[in-house]
Amino acid sequence: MKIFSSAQLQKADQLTVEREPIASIDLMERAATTVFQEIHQRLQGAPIPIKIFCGIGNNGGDGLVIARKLIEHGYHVTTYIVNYSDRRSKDFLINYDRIKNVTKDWPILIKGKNDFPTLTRNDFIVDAMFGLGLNRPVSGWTKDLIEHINAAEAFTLSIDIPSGLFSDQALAEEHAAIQADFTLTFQSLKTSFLLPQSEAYVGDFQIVDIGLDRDFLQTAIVHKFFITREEVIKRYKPRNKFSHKGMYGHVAIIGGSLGKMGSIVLATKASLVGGAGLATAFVPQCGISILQTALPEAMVVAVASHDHLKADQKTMDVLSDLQPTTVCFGMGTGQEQATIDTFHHILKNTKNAMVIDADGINILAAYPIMLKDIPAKSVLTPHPKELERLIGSWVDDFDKLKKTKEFSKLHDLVVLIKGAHTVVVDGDDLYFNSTGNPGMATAGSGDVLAGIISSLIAQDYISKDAAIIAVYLHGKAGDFAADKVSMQGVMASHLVEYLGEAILDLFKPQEPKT
Ligand SMILES: NC(=O)C1=CN([C@@H]2O[C@H](COP(=O)(O)OP(=O)(O)OC[C@H]3O[C@@H](n4cnc5c(N)ncnc54)[C@H](OP(=O)(O)O)[C@@H]3O)[C@@H](O)[C@H]2O)[C@@H](O)CC1
Ligand SMILES: Nc1ncnc2c1ncn2[C@@H]1O[C@H](COP(=O)(O)OP(=O)(O)O)[C@@H](O)[C@H]1O
Ligand SMILES: [K+]
Repeated sequence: MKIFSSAQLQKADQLTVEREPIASIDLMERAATTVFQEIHQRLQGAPIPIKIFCGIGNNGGDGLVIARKLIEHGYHVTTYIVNYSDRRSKDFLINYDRIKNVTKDWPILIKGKNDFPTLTRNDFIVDAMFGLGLNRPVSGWTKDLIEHINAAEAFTLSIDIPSGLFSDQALAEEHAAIQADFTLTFQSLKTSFLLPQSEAYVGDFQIVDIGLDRDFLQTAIVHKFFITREEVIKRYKPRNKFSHKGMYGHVAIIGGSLGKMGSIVLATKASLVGGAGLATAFVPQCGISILQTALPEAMVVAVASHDHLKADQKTMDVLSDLQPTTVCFGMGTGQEQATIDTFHHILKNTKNAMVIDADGINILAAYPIMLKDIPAKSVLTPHPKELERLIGSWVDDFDKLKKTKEFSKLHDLVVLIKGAHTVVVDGDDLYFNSTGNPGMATAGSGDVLAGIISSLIAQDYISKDAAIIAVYLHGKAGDFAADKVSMQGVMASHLVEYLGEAILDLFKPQEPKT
């Protein structure tokens, strides 16, 4: 699913008005009515106090339409105009007038701190102060009002975007934005919703289709996408009836050290459950019986040393004779000099795209000279700390995206930014995951992901697609697991256990939205 910038959405608004054609006041009525219907469906006429804060631009205009519709349907509504400027928009003014038709209670004007209403936890607040027209951080008494609303801890619904938050740039910590519990956003997700720095503001969100110009939405070029089920299905390759295991690739998983062999068990198992035809684990000698006992389906090769990875020529010859379709390196290896040398040797002798995880990434960060030896389009799977070691620190989330893109382009690699809404970065293109939950913040969960990505590359998916499908299925497995065992109860093994269910779910009929 495409993620549009605020400039593109403004353009789409304008083209819709011209091409449909529809008067902008009618488009506002249509958009805000859709929001009203969502609210009405949830509240079902409940007699709770609803307080709507409207700005003086078109976001405020939406707020006035919603207020009018709620009043018409018998809700207990108080409408406030947050008069941060006298430059009221045309469509705001029309709706300011129209609300007179349904109530004798004229909206209450807020012009400063003395006008702030008392709010309680029991209020239902609708935030329609600023939308995509926000062009600088909110300051003065308007900022105080935002803080006043947040302090009430009432359920807060934001229209289009929590007021004060930007769509395409970061908000500094000292600035204020509405801490919404829920956001109903028009037509497209806003990038900032998916970034950790917005966590306090966004809450849950839902996109409402307001019928903006289809042609524009389909043809506009974007570089940001949301990885939904449809994005995965369109990339998925079904199996052929007469296929055999030789057609589904051979993954070589190389890693582990004394006390960290579980990481290899998880990654290797995930690669097989993800559909690879064959998997061979290359581990230090201490790992042989662990692997063979835990995972009879995998082949195991022991390297020369006992405790950590130190490959001799013989092991390297075994690796090249096996001709694995893809090599995955790094989980649980540690950073002994012999391991670094082994890794460098592997990089220089591998041509196909690899998957590099955990200590593999730490070694690259410590020895950037090795970056030039990584096969093109290999996938790097850092968590935020590993990413920082690799690309340096960033000023904010948008800067992090920019720096990761530059790194990805410079080295011709696919780079993940793992976390909630894991981002798959392929040059200029960013794919944000839609699945997963905080239950997955648990030991070994990244090892499982690296195994699934390797498995898909081995099955002939291009690296970018392998990463996109893998993060979605990994997150979905985490969601199924959390449903069964609670978020706290999720362990990395569950992600392997529920991976099959995640794959099956791709093709199950989905329940219609209520
Ligand atoms: N167009 C359409 O067809 C549709 C549009 N829709 C809706 O329109 C919304 C966008 O509306 P919008 O462009 O009027 O901007 P909006 O966010 O209401 O506020 C802009 C005002 O704020 C001001 N201002 C900015 N920053 C400020 C600050 N820090 N502190 C103080 N003031 C500040 C700025 O004035 P300035 O001072 O910069 O001159 C201006 O007066 C969009 O999010 C969606 O909800 C839907 O109805 C669908 C159809
Ligand atoms: N809050 C969260 N929401 C969704 N997914 C998460 C969350 N926290 C972690 N994850 C996922 O769990 C995995 C953790 O990876 P990583 O930190 O490398 O784990 P480990 O090193 O223990 O294997 C990543 O795929 C990440 O996206
Ligand atoms: K808003």
